[in-house]
Amino acid sequence: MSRAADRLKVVVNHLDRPSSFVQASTSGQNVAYYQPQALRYSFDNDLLSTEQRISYEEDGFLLIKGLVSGEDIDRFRAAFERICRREVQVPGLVVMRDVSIAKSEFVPDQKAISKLQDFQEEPELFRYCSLPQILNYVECFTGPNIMAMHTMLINKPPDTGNKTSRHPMHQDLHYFPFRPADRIVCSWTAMEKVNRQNGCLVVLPGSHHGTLKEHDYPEWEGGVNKMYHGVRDHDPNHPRVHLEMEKGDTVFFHPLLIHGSGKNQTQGFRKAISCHYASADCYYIDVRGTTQENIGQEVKEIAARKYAVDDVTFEDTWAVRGRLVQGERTNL
Ligand SMILES: CCCC(=O)SCCNC(=O)CCNC(=O)[C@H](O)C(C)(C)COP(=O)(O)OP(=O)(O)OC[C@H]1O[C@@H](n2cnc3c(N)ncnc32)[C@H](O)[C@@H]1OP(=O)(O)O
Ligand SMILES: Nc1ncnc2c1ncn2[C@@H]1O[C@H](COP(=O)(O)OP(=O)(O)OP(=O)(O)O)[C@@H](O)[C@H]1O
Ligand SMILES: O=C(O)CCC(=O)C(=O)O
Ligand SMILES: [Fe+2]
Ligand SMILES: [Mg+2]
Repeated sequence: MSRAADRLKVVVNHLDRPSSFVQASTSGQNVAYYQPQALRYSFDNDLLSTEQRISYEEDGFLLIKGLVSGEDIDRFRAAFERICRREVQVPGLVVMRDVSIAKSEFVPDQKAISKLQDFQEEPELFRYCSLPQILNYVECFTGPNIMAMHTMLINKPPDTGNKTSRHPMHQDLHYFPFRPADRIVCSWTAMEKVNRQNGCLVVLPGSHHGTLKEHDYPEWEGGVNKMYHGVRDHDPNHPRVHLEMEKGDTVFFHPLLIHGSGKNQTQGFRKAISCHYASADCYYIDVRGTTQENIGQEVKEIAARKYAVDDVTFEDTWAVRGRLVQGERTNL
């Protein structure tokens, strides 16, 4: 064994808790990295307790109660309502209506919107992605160079009876042509109480240990929303956990975690705000010939229409939306 490796062993042995990332230094110079197999999903940076790191490792998600203030949530809600009332025009914003009402003519506007995507040009909503208390957690998973890659405000409508308000079980990595998966994390914040009644998140703990599965439109009789692909087959006996949350509670989860949400059986619009972060050191992959080819093709077609151009790559659609929120934009 080399002397550097010997030194590392000593450093590691002296730690009083497990560490996934030990940087050994000899007269200020980095000599090596050591990442024991035991904890590969998070970095040790004094914020997460060992219990929290192990729980993310085992389950693929970590729920932090009360992370975002009620005041901030109210401001996000107000910004959402301004968009619904069409008081502001936001470049790049995607406004999605539930498939069950998308083709009907008489819908009151505020209630017609089921999801906003790509709000990176709306300063008030994008403030969510830069909240210091969120970034502190995100850094545990991505490291210090952080890109906000994908933003959403989900306004899950009361189910119209055909169950289209459900979000099929899926892995978010299906949508992302960048890697490595372990350096990507979603933060999802409840904007009000969410429970099984109004369609909270449902997760399969530990499913992030698997690989990316094949996704496609589920065969639902009542219809499925555009791009709501679901995992083709997942073990129906895998334990499911319904994540019931209070306003401001935030869950961080791994992009391979299988999750979805049930129908909204209340009359209210269940609201959540979320951002997918990735290390700026991640790299793009070519999805041709992989299970992601189908979504890549769909995204390119929509983007070509949206930007009225004929040649957009899947990678381009991500590179133009990504925004640096901490550190340096090294690669993505
Ligand atoms: C980690 C990430 C996980 C995810 O992101 S999962 C969700 C992914 N979803 C998305 O990326 C959002 C996709 N949605 C969109 O891009 C837009 O909402 C969409 C579907 C293109 C509609 O754009 P609009 O500008 O509203 O266009 P439009 O009103 O003229 O409609 C165009 C055609 O699309 C249809 N449509 C609208 N909303 C839909 C829906 N929810 N599901 C299915 N089809 C829908 C609409 O009926 C219309 O069809 P047609 O051309 O009249 O036959
Ligand atoms: N019949 C189904 N086929 C495929 N996926 C389903 C089906 N029912 C529910 N799901 C998915 O499972 C996840 C959670 O479902 P859950 O059972 O919590 O919701 P629900 O069936 O709408 O409501 P509930 O069972 O609470 O009455 C969601 O991702 C949902 O889309
Ligand atoms: O808020 C929800 O219902 C889940 C949304 C989700 O998982 C997604 O859009 O990727
Ligand atoms: Fe998702
Ligand atoms: Mg059910």
